[in-house]
Amino acid sequence: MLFPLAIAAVCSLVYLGSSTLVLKHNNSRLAHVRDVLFPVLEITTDNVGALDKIIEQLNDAASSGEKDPLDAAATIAAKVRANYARLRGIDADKAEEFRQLAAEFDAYYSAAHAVAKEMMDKSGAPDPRSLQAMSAKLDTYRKDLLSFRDSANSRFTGTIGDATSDADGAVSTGIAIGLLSLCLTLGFGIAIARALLRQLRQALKVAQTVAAGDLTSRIEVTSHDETGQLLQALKDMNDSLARSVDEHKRLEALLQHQASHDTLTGLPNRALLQDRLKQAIATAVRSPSPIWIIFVDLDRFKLVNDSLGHKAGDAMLKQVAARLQSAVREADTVARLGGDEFVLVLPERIDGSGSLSAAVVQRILDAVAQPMMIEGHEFVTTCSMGIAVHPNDGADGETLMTHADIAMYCAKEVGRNNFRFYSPAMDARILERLRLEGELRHALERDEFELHYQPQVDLRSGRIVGMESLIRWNHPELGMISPARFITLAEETGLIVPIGAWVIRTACAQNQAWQRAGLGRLRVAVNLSARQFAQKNLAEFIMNILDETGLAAEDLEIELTESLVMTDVERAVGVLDDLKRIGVQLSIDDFGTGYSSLSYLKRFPIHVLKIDQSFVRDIATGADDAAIVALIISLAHSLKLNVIAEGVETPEQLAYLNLHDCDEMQGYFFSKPVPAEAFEKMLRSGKSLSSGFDRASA
Ligand SMILES: Nc1nc2c(ncn2[C@@H]2O[C@H](COP(=O)(O)O[C@H]3[C@@H](O)[C@H](n4cnc5c(=O)[nH]c(N)nc54)O[C@@H]3COP(=O)(O)O)[C@@H](O)[C@H]2O)c(=O)[nH]1
Repeated sequence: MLFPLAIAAVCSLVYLGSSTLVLKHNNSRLAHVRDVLFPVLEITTDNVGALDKIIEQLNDAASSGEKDPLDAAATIAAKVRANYARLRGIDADKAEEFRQLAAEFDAYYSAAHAVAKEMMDKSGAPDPRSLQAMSAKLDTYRKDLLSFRDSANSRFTGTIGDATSDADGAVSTGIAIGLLSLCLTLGFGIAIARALLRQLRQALKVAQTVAAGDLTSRIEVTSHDETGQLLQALKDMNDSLARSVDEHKRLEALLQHQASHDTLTGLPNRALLQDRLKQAIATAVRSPSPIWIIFVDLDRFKLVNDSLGHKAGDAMLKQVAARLQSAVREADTVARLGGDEFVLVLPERIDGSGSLSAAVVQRILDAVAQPMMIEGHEFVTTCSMGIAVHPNDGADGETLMTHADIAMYCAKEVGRNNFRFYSPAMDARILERLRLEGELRHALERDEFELHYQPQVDLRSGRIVGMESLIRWNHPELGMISPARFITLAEETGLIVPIGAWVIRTACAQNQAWQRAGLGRLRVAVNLSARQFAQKNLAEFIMNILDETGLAAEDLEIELTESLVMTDVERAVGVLDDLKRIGVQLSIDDFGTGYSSLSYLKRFPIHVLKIDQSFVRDIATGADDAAIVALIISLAHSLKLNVIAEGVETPEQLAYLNLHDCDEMQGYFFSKPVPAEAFEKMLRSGKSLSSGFDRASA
């Protein structure tokens, strides 16, 4: 922008400089004209006039003889002399070129002066011939003087002409320089203006593109002037806008992901699940094929969360999420509803490949049940699953989810690590469950619970050495309700803690009462639920009950299921150590159904191993179960554990257990669980195995 102005300024300076020089030069010339040439011309002209007069007077005198030519000559000679003096007075420096002329004039004057003097020196009348001769001589001088004047005149004119033409030249040069600078200024100005316009247009285009929301344009900054700075600012603005738009998009995508995904596991959340389910149903309607909706709920997860803390609980949920995903196909949906609830949507492929079957569900169960490491500890968790199948179990997502949920509850009721397909009959069970849940909350305060006792008999002596206390709910309308129907509910609602405390207190008090009544030393076993096991200061709590009831610690046996202790082995070992320290007996219930590896048994400070009734049931007929039972007995003995066989119903089963040196038995063969009064009678009657069974004869 400043460039054309700079050029114009330089041109003007050049023009001013050169004009000043020309003017200065002309000034000195004109001064020369004024000071030298003009006086010379004036003097010369004056002298020529004087000579003309002398010549005229001489000629008059020669022709008439009346006038005195000398007087005239003298007068005129005086004038010539004065002019000569003037001429010589001209500054010699300034009139260098006139020196010669002055010298010549000097010579003419001398000649004229000599003639006049010669004439004045003569006396008498002038000789006309000499006067004429003198006149002729002077005429010659006059002519010379005229030529001198012409020469001076031509110099005068030449100098004035030179000055004029130089001044004209200066004006022309000025005009030329002016025009040139104008052209240059205009040229550069136009070029710069065009470049400026081009850049401004680019800036405008970019601004319009940016305004239209497109931030991808490439802005090239080629200069550092104002437009360059404008473009750079635009580029910076564009880049910054692009960055903030990118950031905005990233945050938007994140928000969208967060809105549709579970933050902990990264799985789709309920909203996305509903969407996927809707899509799957729409596809299935077009090309009929079943969809399985599987409701998954972790068994005893609340216990893990409560006892180990939310960090461990979260770690477990993440691992379960990953396992569920790896157990199904990529096209299937695995979503988390919240807490420990997951939902799987498995559409059957139209091509028939990977058709859905119970084996698929079993694979998911197995995947979840694999041991997992959390914070350096090994855990085992299982899940219960309910399955609803589209279109049979519902036409829309909501109904299918509700039915899968109901089926899941039923799976939990029949035992954990299990699955159930939905059937309409389940609805009634769920209603009953809801009713029971409401009433269970008041059962304790209404004193509706009672304990039944099932004898545990020593196989060597045949005598009752202990009993397992088993809770019953004496419902005012429904009658006696089995714990199988409400223990899970009590666990899920947390009511198991106060109910379990009542069981321990009642069992200890009863045992102590029988012992005080002289019915002999007895051991009473109580089942401990997962929630109770997770209670802080469990050992202290039990110790207080023992103090309260006065029962010796070794007369109380705490039964823990295998899956309960295997959920968190490290913690279980710690709690069992505490319990052992206070002196109570510890037994592993349902042994063989869970995940106990034999090596774990060594780590648990237990006293008793209870063989699950599912093995005992078939020992007389099934070779495998018989072998397992024999192995468990042998193993337990090698670990110095007492072995109790549960669910003994037949003499054959009893015979087999005797044969393999089992320590104690419990089962309908000897007695079902009975109320306290009936059990007391049994004790008082001295009922024993030997009265109906001879070990030696088995
Ligand atoms: N946390 C608590 N759990 C408890 C408590 N009381 C009972 N339970 C658990 O409920 C489950 C069902 O118990 P129940 O209906 O009492 O069944 C027990 C016995 O009646 C039954 N049994 C005993 N002998 C036989 C037999 O010969 N055959 C046969 N079919 N069943 C028999 O077994 C159940 C005892 O099982 P276990 O506890 O594993 O020894 C049950 O899981 C109870 O544990 C409680 O107070 N707290």
